[in-house]
Amino acid sequence: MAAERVFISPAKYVQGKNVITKIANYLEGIGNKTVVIADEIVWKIAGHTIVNELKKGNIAAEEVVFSGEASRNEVERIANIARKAEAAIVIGVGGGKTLDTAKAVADELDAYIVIVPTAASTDAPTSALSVIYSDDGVFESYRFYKKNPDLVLVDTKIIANAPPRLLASGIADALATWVEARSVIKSGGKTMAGGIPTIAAEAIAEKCEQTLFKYGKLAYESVKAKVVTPALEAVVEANTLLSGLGFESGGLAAAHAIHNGFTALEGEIHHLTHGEKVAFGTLVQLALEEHSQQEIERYIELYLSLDLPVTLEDIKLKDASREDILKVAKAATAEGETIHNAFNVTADDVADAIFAADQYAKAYKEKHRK
Ligand SMILES: NC(=O)c1ccc[n+]([C@@H]2O[C@H](COP(=O)([O-])OP(=O)(O)OC[C@H]3O[C@@H](n4cnc5c(N)ncnc54)[C@H](O)[C@@H]3O)[C@@H](O)[C@H]2O)c1
Ligand SMILES: [Zn+2]
Repeated sequence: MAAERVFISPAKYVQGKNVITKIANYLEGIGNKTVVIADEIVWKIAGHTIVNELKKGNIAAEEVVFSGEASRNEVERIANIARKAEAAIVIGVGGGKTLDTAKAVADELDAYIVIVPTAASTDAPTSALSVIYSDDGVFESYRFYKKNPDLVLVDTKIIANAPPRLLASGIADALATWVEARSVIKSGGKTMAGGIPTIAAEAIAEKCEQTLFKYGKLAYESVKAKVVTPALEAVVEANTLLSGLGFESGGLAAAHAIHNGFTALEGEIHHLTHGEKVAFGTLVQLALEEHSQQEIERYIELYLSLDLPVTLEDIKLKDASREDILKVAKAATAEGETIHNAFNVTADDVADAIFAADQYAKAYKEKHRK
């Protein structure tokens, strides 16, 4: 029997300037007890505004400070607080780790889930899954849910004022989407939604990449100037909605498996964002595939224009030994990893591709040195 096509998505996605001030309108009739989760920094940036808006709409908010890691312990801690507060609505505000934690808490409570990303740093907002780490930040597992977020509210004014590095990271995460989805489509592999890719997911993932090549750099400059522009709106949608739908229903493959492998290493690499590690992982996937020099350099050029890492040195692994890289490659090819959705490769093949990607980018940098 042919495999089933599966496409999933959030119930509602809203993006624009100052949309968080409308949060109470969107929650009308849904419930009047919420738990709001944000880290210390994000409380100041958006958390308090959201709580004030909820109050105006007669909606109570239990305020929780997220401790920084999307771990099982943190989920349990916050779920207990939310249960005591009898929250019917969980509102996650912040970066990918906060949002992933909020999704897990909502799942524990069977609550309505609102996602408010304060940076376009990942494609976590729309998906029906969380990436769970140990308390020390080592990748543990994907946790899947029965539904996607009920509401995703993306305030582009807030995102325009977030660090440019976070937008660049989101572009890198989104640039992996088409590279990975097309490899899954080609091999007939499975997606995170539990089926084979739909034409819809294919179209969305491809459009995601086109949008990033067209507007990525302009959006990055917009955030440096802290302004909302059509280029920024386009890229925020690509980073968040197109990439989110595209990866989840289009398929993950090598780039994210290699990212997960890198989390197994100790040291400075832990200071890199998810998207930064994914940028290098994407170059590794491209090196595992058959592409022309021109095609690979198209990606390297865009990453460099966004100050993203393209070599092992850039990801703080200049002196990594073959042994270290094999450790990454082994984790990337562990049973159940997404690389198997599209590739029939060994850890040794992946280690070769890591060194190849590094060398391709070094050669490119050398050629373009002024
Ligand atoms: N569930 C999914 O589908 C999915 C998809 C992609 C990534 N992820 C996960 O997302 C996580 C990465 O997320 P991330 O890159 O956003 O990092 P993060 O959540 O670790 O950190 C984001 C940082 O940015 C800060 N921040 C957020 N908004 C800000 C603003 N407006 N101004 C200033 N600072 C701001 C936060 O305080 C925090 O320190 C990883 O754990 C990754 O596995 C999950
Ligand atoms: Zn990602």
